[in-house]
Amino acid sequence: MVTVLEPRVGTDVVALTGVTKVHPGQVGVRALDGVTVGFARGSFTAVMGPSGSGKSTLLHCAAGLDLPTAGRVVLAGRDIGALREPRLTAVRRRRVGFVFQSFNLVDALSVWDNVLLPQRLAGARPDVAWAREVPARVGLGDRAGARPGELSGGQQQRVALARALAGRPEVVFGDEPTGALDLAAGRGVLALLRRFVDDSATTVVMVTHDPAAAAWADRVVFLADGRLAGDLVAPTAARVAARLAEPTR
Ligand SMILES: Nc1ncnc2c1ncn2[C@@H]1O[C@H](COP(=O)(O)OP(=O)(O)OP(=O)(O)O)[C@@H](O)[C@H]1O
Repeated sequence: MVTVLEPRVGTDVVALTGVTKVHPGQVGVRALDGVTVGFARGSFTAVMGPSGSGKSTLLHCAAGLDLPTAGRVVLAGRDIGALREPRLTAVRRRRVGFVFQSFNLVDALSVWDNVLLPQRLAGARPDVAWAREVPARVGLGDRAGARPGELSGGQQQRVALARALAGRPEVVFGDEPTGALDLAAGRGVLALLRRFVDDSATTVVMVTHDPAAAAWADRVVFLADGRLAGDLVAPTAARVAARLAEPTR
């Protein structure tokens, strides 16, 4: 079933309108080609599609890590194409959390210092009470003094999750956040993302190749050749897998 993908002003935390991206040095290749999609507050969306279909590019443009060649991105109420540095970085640091496949933790710092790092970089006064609570909420309450290298992959991704959530972001972007984890650890991370969406109305947008991971989302958005190729609401792993197996229209 293809549902409406149009951004809804006011309810969408992230809205892309007609976004096209041509990467430098890739003249003639549209990594994204006129993409219009919105992500509602308190929703969990999985982004799927074949390799090279533009998933990471979509995530980077939506998060203000990269600027579109054409089109408009509104992130947390701000038209980010109209922002200049350092305002753009400030919006990203204060409103957005990131979780990557490779954790991207600073090994010389403790769990606690990793969790607080983005806010310190942003020059924000950390909400220490909340920042203390987040490691407990992700099941790391007793490991705050540990170094990332002393933790399992699943635990490291929980640190990355705590770091992403410590600043109370409006939206968390995940680029294959369970891609490097075993099944059980991946499930734990997905359950936490789901809980933050349900309990705190955090918005999550997650790129994944895994139908079972996508089934934790409220909606799956499919990309093909840089264009939207439909979506699936209330996905199950079986329906997602069946959809991926269909020939691209
Ligand atoms: N920084 C970059 N510079 C040049 N070309 C890029 C860059 N990033 C992506 N591309 C190109 O843009 C297109 C889309 O890439 P993108 O990484 O967004 O796809 P993807 O769906 O995330 O792929 P994958 O599943 O393999 O990670 C590809 O043709 C890719 O080669």
